[in-house]
Amino acid sequence: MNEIIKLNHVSKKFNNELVLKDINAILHKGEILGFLGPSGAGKTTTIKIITGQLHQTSGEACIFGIDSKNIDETIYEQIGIVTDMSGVYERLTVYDNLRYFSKIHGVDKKEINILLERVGLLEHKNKLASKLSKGQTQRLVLSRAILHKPKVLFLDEPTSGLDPSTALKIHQLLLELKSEGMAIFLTTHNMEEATKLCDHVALLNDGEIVEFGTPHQLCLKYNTEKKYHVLLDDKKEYVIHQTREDLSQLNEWLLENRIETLHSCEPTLETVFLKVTGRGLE
Ligand SMILES: Nc1ncnc2c1ncn2[C@@H]1O[C@H](COP(=O)(O)OP(=O)(O)OP(=O)(O)O)[C@@H](O)[C@H]1O
Repeated sequence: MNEIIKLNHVSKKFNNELVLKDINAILHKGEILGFLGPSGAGKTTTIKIITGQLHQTSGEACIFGIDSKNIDETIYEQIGIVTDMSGVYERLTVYDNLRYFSKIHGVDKKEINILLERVGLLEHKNKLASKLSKGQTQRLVLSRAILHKPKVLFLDEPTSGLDPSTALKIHQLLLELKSEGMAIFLTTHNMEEATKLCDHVALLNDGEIVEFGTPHQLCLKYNTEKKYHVLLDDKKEYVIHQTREDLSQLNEWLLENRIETLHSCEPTLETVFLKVTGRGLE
């Protein structure tokens, strides 16, 4: 079955406050779906509804074709969840943390070293979890969530607060997992991360999906100005707008072979979010 998650007109109220408004989204096998939005937009609430930890006020949320309100704990064999750094036993080593979960999930212990190698923690396997850095802990939490090879992985801000090189390692791993067929539901504030990883993104603002599409589609949709950035052979830089004057200047430079680099300046996902909502992400 290709459809892993389906949200159909999902709304959620907490004490009469509507925090999710008519949410629709689908996640297929081998795809990464990003829910992007500022703090309080409703990202974690959405994960909790899909995984049956909370119930929606109206609408329907399904996982593997089953209504999330009706799932039981057997579903946890097929899903992995990383919502924070919890769930690590600080007094156990890295290896023993995973050994513990391998027993629960009936995973062959040979898989542990393979996974540790993959996430770059093999050299730290005998370290106590309490002695790990933040990035290493994050990778241990992620390892625990994928040890049993779930069909879908929920990631709430997987790289927040990590240094760029650890974040890059996590990105590479997520893209590998996707290419192996895992579906990934990702929440993030980080628009660059979303652009790089996600097949589709939902821009969430105050509990509402204000835009949905591929990152590329959304950037093109809001590329209203159609500007170009030009670097000339004398190292001078110019921004070319869609005016007759600018375009004929560009044409002249092209004919004179004076252009060193030429880039279109379509907006980033961050600029799109700003345009759509009138607010930033932090
Ligand atoms: N158990 C709860 N009771 C009452 N209100 C809640 C509860 N859980 C979340 N909320 C409210 O619902 C809204 C959405 O919260 P949610 O945690 O889903 O946001 P988020 O997008 O995940 O934010 P962050 O990026 O900070 O994690 C917020 O206004 C929050 O205060």
